[in-house]
Amino acid sequence: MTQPTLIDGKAIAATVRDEIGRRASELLASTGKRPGLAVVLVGEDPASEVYVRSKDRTANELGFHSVKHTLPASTGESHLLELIGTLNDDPDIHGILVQLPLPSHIDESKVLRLIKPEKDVDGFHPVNVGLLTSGEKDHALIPCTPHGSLILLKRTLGSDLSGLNAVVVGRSNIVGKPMASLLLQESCTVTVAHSRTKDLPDVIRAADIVVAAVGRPEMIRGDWIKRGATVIDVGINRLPAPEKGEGKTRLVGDVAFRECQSHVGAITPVPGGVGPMTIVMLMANTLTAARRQLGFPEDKPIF
Ligand SMILES: NC(=O)C1=CN([C@@H]2O[C@H](COP(=O)(O)OP(=O)(O)OC[C@H]3O[C@@H](n4cnc5c(N)ncnc54)[C@H](OP(=O)(O)O)[C@@H]3O)[C@@H](O)[C@H]2O)C=CC1
Ligand SMILES: Nc1nc(=O)c2c([nH]1)NC[C@@H]1CN(c3ccc(C(=O)N[C@@H](CCC(=O)O)C(=O)O)cc3)C=[N+]21
Ligand SMILES: [Mg+2]
Repeated sequence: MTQPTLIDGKAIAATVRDEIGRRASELLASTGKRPGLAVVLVGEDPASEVYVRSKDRTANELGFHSVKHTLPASTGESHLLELIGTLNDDPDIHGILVQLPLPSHIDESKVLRLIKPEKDVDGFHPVNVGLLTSGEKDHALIPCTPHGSLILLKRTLGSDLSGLNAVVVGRSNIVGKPMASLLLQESCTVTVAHSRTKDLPDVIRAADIVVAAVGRPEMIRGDWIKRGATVIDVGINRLPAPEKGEGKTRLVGDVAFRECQSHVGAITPVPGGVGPMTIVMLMANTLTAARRQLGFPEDKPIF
């Protein structure tokens, strides 16, 4: 029995981050400008605060200009829209990220549509979604988590994924749908599964590549996965871990990791898999956005 390849997202993210750092220094040398990122957090979701802190820290490490706007959960929609307008007009801000989910009294899609597409470093604006799905992804900003997941797949399997059967479990706008678009563009045969999918285990058994983005702890079992398949576990689920002490928690993915050990080809751990890639791809998008706004409009995304 051979051990599967552990896809080390943390290590791969570090190499991507180094490359971003080099390119950001070049940009600074030639224009005197640093990429600028604004992160907007509405309300006090502890999980969101972890990610926002991590984004802020990575941006600072890379020498980016980084600002964080933390607004109370009671913030009115018009106030948030006003802030987006200000950030849209700020020449030092090249990327805007509004942390999701937003409180229910705010219309998420209205907020995302107001962000200038060229500053939309999450890739959620309809213009970026359209560019990605119509095969013009070199002109788009691509959602960070699926893009990071694709890089992990290519580092593991090589750059040619054509003809592979890929099953994406989950169809959200943040992960599942853009992941499916990216894999289709790599000429995979793509199946998107969701809560109404019949016979999910059998659908997954046909997959050479499984991308799990469900949000249900360890829902995908080891015996659903074909021998030798590559598994990208996007899920981040925080479970109580009383064995670590009172009030402690641990993170698990959407895939039963241990059950996969005996037969999968390669698998991402949680934590240390997709999560760190999401953060660096946000920095990559911010750099791409800055380069375009500072007069390198023909530039392709750097990753
Ligand atoms: N590592 C990272 O950087 C990131 C991690 N995440 C994590 O990824 C996971 C998914 O996030 P997100 O896409 O936002 O989640 P959503 O809740 O928006 O979407 C979940 C999807 O899973 C589907 N689903 C739910 N239950 C089942 C089921 N029993 N069988 C099959 N499909 C099911 C839903 O189907 P339906 O559409 O029919 O309801 C839906 O399409 C979460 O754990 C989240 O924390 C998210 C973003 C970034
Ligand atoms: N507008 C918007 N864009 C997002 O990209 C976005 C969002 N809203 N809302 C929430 C989700 C979730 N998300 C994660 C980012 C990093 C880790 C990450 O770094 N995870 C570490 C562990 C971190 C920990 O210990 O909690 C890891 O997996 O190793 C996880 C999840 C981005 N999201
Ligand atoms: Mg969601």
